[in-house]
Amino acid sequence: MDSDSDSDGSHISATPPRDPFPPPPPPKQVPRQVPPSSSSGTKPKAHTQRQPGDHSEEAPVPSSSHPPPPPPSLFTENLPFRICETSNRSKPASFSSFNRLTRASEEIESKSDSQLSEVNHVLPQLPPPKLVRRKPPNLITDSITSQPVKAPVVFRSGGEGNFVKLNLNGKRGKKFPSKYKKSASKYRGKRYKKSEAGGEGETWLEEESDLQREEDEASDDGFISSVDDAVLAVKTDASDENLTKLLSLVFGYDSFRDGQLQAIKMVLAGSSTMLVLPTGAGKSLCYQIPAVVLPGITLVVSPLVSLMIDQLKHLPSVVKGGLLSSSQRPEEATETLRKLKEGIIKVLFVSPERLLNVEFLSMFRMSLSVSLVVVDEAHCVSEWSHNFRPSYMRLKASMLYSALNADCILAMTATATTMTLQAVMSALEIPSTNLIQKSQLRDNFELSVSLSGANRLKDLLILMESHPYKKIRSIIVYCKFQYETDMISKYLRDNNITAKGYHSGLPAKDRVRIQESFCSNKIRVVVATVAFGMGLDKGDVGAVIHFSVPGSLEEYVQEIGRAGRDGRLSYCHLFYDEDTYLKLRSLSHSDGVDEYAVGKFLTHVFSSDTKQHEKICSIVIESASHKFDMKEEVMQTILTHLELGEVQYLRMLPQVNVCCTLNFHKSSPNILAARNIIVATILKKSHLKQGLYVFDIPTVASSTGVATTDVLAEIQTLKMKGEVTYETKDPAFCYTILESPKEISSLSSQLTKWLAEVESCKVRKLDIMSSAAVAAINVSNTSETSSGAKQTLSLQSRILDYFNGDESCDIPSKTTQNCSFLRADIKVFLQSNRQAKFTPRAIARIMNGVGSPAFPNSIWSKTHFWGRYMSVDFRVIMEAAQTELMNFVDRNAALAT
Ligand SMILES: Nc1ncnc2c1ncn2[C@@H]1O[C@H](COP(=O)(O)OP(=O)(O)OP(=O)(O)O)[C@@H](O)[C@H]1O
Repeated sequence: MDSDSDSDGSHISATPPRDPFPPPPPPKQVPRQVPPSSSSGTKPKAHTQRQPGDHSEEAPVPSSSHPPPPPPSLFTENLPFRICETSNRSKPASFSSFNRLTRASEEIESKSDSQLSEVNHVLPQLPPPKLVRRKPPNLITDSITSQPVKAPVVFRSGGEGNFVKLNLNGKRGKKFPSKYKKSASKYRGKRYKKSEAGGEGETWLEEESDLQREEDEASDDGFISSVDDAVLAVKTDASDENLTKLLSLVFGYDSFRDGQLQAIKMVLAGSSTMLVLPTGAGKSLCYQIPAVVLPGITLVVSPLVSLMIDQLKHLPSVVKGGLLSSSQRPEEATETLRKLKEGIIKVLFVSPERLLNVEFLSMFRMSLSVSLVVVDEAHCVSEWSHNFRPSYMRLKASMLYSALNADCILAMTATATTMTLQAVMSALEIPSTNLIQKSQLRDNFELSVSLSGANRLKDLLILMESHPYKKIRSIIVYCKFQYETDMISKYLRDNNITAKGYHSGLPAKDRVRIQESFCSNKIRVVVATVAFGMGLDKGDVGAVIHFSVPGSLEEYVQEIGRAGRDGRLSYCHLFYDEDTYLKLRSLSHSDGVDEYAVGKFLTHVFSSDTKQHEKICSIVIESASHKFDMKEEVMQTILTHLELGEVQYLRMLPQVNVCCTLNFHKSSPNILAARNIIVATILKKSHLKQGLYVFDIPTVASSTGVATTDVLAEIQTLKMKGEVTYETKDPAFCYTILESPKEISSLSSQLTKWLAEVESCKVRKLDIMSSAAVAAINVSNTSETSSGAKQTLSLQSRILDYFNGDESCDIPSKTTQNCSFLRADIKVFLQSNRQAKFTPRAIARIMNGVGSPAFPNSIWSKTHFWGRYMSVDFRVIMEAAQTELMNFVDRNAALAT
């Protein structure tokens, strides 16, 4: 089965929040040993296996070694953000429901702060405004300061933005071509169901909708022919006028936003295009309109299942969409494939992993025509982005054109530096002339930063209780670690603010519920890790607060991009604290690997007997991760590189659980084997354990000459017939070797060099983010005038310079470059942990307080050296560790002789 990359998104970032961080133990006051003479470091017990990328047991910064500077309380005197009062809001006079809503909203605004929690409960009950045809703001400008922004609206009532969004085609959801009528009524059905639980406003919407249904159906035919005519007109002449007419008919928007028309025209002309527009600028429309016009399928490659679902929901009714993901039931996938073959589905959302599936690809090659491949979040293609995903490496132009017969590629992103863009465009073979790039930052943010420290929670509360935040209805608070989401949301609730924590560790249904409650304004604040927000198109999020410094300016821009999507002025505040910066910097090294480990891993990868043609090899992820002290993502990156690098050493196959235990129930195994070759091979290749047959799926598949998925499908069929029951375990990377490298050592050195560059790039991104935050703080400290405006300008210019300039410039690190007792401490550490086999990197990680698969924090955080040198540069510790390890080996050798 394909492994789609996500169900939550928290792990797509290369930065720590993808990983759960349970509450760390309270910081121990460890007295500094000067000079070190002995160590009482706990000897490691048997290693426990960590989940890949799991930072869940990271210890806090040892406060005794590096006490944080006392944070100046910016909030007491000089607020770091501009206080902006509400301006008049427009109130359409003629709609009674809207008037009610506005009145209620006014009531809310007149309530005292202490009544706010009550208010939060009242708000969701309000009816939404009556539908008005949307006159969308065209938010995006080339220059971020070139247009005045609309005044903010506080306690935005009724969630107007989201409400309008539900009206799919600008015809108030009422004009559906007859062939789409079924889906349209299905859509209405869904809304009705929701309305039963959703309160007065929702019911009102349905009544309104019901009243208009007859009229709608009567005018459907007219609508279809109008759309058909408009499509035909665009096919004949993709002029501004014809495209705007189509836009208006299908989406109900009067005009295109900056960059949209240009992108659509390029795509319609068959020119592969790189589109860089800010968050919320309307990138989706740039493939949705072509999907209406182009004859073949539009295939959208998206990194997260949640994102796909969201985009599917937002397709206009005239474009039928579908998605294929590993989280679907087989029947659902079969149904989608059927609709695809019958030409019903025009837009198909898939994960990049899907492009591993031979069957899927052959279906495209044989019978389906792909007019457009859309690479959403295209920065994931580049290892120089903040969100590099190995599976995106698969998206090479050569592959998309040859395997999918694609006519044209549209790559879209909101956050890409020049270096990232170059990498993406080169991989997708998009000519430099086909780049459409607008400012990567909207102009409706007021950005502020303050220095914070031990009192960050208090600072957050003070911020939320001050203008303008206290009247903002929808707020997202971003933090880095899962445990923080619970802690902060509880703290806010204790202070009468309706808040919920959200992170990837929550069950999917809870996450959906929280997002829905937030979108329907039942929750005022969501406290989330990076897992929250991608694809979230809630127009009226008025503020985004960063409880901790983000891992990069890209991450910062993505996250603040959840605010102000309705075009109104929105507030984004960042609490900067040095301890978190240092911790994140240490964690940036958790993906790093040594040449020695890469060499060992490569030897393992190519250890199989390659004489057997098309032999399916597998590497069990958990045990390999422990054995090579490498995170799953790193192993996957290396394997993908072996497949897609200059030489194709191997072909990756879908990940499966490789160990299967089978129990026969009805027919005797031999009788089944006589008529089923897969069963016959299973009997041959398995060993019996307590009457059950245990076998390795890739071995059976290779011996039978079929795919691993075929073996799984066969035993699933037998299970349906009541013949067997089975269990599988040990998720593994599967591949076939095409060519063994001549020299493992030169290949591993080349790969390690590349991975080291990726690691440094990640660290540099954090340093750049941190330095932008500190610069903004300094600007406000030196300025007499409005610090909010100064900070906004400072951050804006840093962000734009970063995206448009040379990101490789050197940023001074805030870490210490030397430390007198480091080597002495490492020596003591080695002496007291003689039984363990360390690499310099493993020692540096422990001294920096970062766990790894072979040195999990559950065990190693008990040593009192854990995290002691967090403020010292990782490379400096590695070098010291290297020297001490060599001394240690020499001493031992001398003792032995
Ligand atoms: N021309 C337009 N006029 C008015 N509204 C528009 C226009 N184009 C798109 N929108 C609306 O803008 C909102 C944001 O669009 P969309 O989700 O495509 O943004 P995006 O660029 O993909 O953002 P992100 O990168 O954050 O996902 C949607 O509600 C969409 O309907």
